[in-house]
Amino acid sequence: MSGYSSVFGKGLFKDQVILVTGGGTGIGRCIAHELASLGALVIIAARKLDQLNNTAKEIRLLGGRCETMTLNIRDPLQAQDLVNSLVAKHGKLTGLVNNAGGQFHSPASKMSPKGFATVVDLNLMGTFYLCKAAFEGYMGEYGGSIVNIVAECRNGFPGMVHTGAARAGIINMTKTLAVEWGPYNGIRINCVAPGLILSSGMKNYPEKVLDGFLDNSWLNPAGRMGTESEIASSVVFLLSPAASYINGINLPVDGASSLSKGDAKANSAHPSYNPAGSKMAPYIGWPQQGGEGDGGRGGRGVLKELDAPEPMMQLYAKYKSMAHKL
Ligand SMILES: CCCCCCC/C=C/C(=O)SCCNC(=O)CCNC(=O)[C@H](O)C(C)(C)COP(=O)(O)OP(=O)(O)OC[C@H]1O[C@@H](n2cnc3c(N)ncnc32)[C@H](O)[C@@H]1OP(=O)(O)O
Ligand SMILES: NC(=O)C1=CN([C@@H]2O[C@H](COP(=O)(O)OP(=O)(O)OC[C@H]3O[C@@H](n4cnc5c(N)ncnc54)[C@H](OP(=O)(O)O)[C@@H]3O)[C@@H](O)[C@H]2O)C=CC1
Repeated sequence: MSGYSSVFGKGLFKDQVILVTGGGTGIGRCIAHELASLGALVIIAARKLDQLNNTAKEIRLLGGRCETMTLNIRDPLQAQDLVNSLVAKHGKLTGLVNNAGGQFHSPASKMSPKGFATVVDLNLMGTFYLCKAAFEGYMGEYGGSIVNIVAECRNGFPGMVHTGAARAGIINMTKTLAVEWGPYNGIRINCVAPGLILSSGMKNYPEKVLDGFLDNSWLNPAGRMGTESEIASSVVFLLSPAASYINGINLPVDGASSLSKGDAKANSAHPSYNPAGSKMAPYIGWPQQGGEGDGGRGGRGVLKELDAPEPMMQLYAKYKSMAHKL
């Protein structure tokens, strides 16, 4: 059992086999750690085997169970083959987390049709292929739970029109599948919509875009970005029996950025307004290790908690110093 400190009880997923796409890096890696810490056999799948193997090794060193498989979610046959072979090997697939995905930053006016289609293909089609493969390969007969990671896109997605359209498509597809597949032995399918999260995914963006993320993060009513652990814990909840009557929802995990009108000073007339940001501590589940000194960078032989651009590492060190300790 992995040393990751989940807010949920150990053994919660001890009989479960859960597939996490994109589980070698960032949010997916954190989800894999947390599920393994709760007893699941976690299968992580993506294109780059070296990243997957590193994460699987970390999980095993912490006492968890993790296997790796290569997968390009844009290929429906690969999705089918992967599900069929893991069910043949382990006898079941009780959970699926569609986390793999991404996009690039571009104004809509400069985006080529191919660029738009590529991101829709990756996120919307890729998620559909995996859902369908899981349904046909196991869950249609035996039930199961699916969580689709989307992105906070309630008010559109300026700068990323392709991903906004794709994620909105996933949210709607999720509602349909909840209704169509609920009767098949109680399949549940839900979405988690992250706001801006300190994750390895940030390495994909040019400095100018990152500066925009950093400059605007204070506008979030939480006064900060989110942590990978805060997404992982939401996914765990939705996969767990604690959410057994929740089906077809989209759960924003964004510090209320999707509700905000972008005016963080709107409440500043109140004497308790704190311009330095919320005093509420973030949740970080990584095991206590080697003191707090390196801010999660993985120095001195301890596990690297986050692999993000330096300004985000500095923010993470700050969050870590105020985080809930479990
Ligand atoms: C408060 C709201 C908060 C939300 C904030 C959201 C922050 C989000 C963070 C994250 O999601 S972190 C996860 C980050 N990881 C990624 O995003 C990685 C994603 N990138 C990829 O996987 C790939 O780059 C891709 C986008 C899938 C494209 O890969 P592919 O190899 O299939 O494409 P190409 O053949 O290279 O290109 C196809 C097409 O797309 C155009 N294009 C690709 N990259 C860019 C770019 N950076 N800028 C502009 N256009 C791009 C490319 O030009 C091709 O079109 P044509 O030029 O041929 O017409
Ligand atoms: N960080 C943030 O602020 C936010 C993130 N999200 C979403 O959360 C998810 C995780 O993001 P994050 O951890 O930050 O970023 P990462 O870039 O670290 O994770 C993306 C993962 O997806 C995998 N992946 C990408 N394309 C494919 C493919 N075609 N087939 C299989 N796997 C693929 C990558 O692995 P590999 O390259 O090996 O295939 C990688 O492990 C993404 O869907 C992202 O868009 C949403 C909102 C905000």
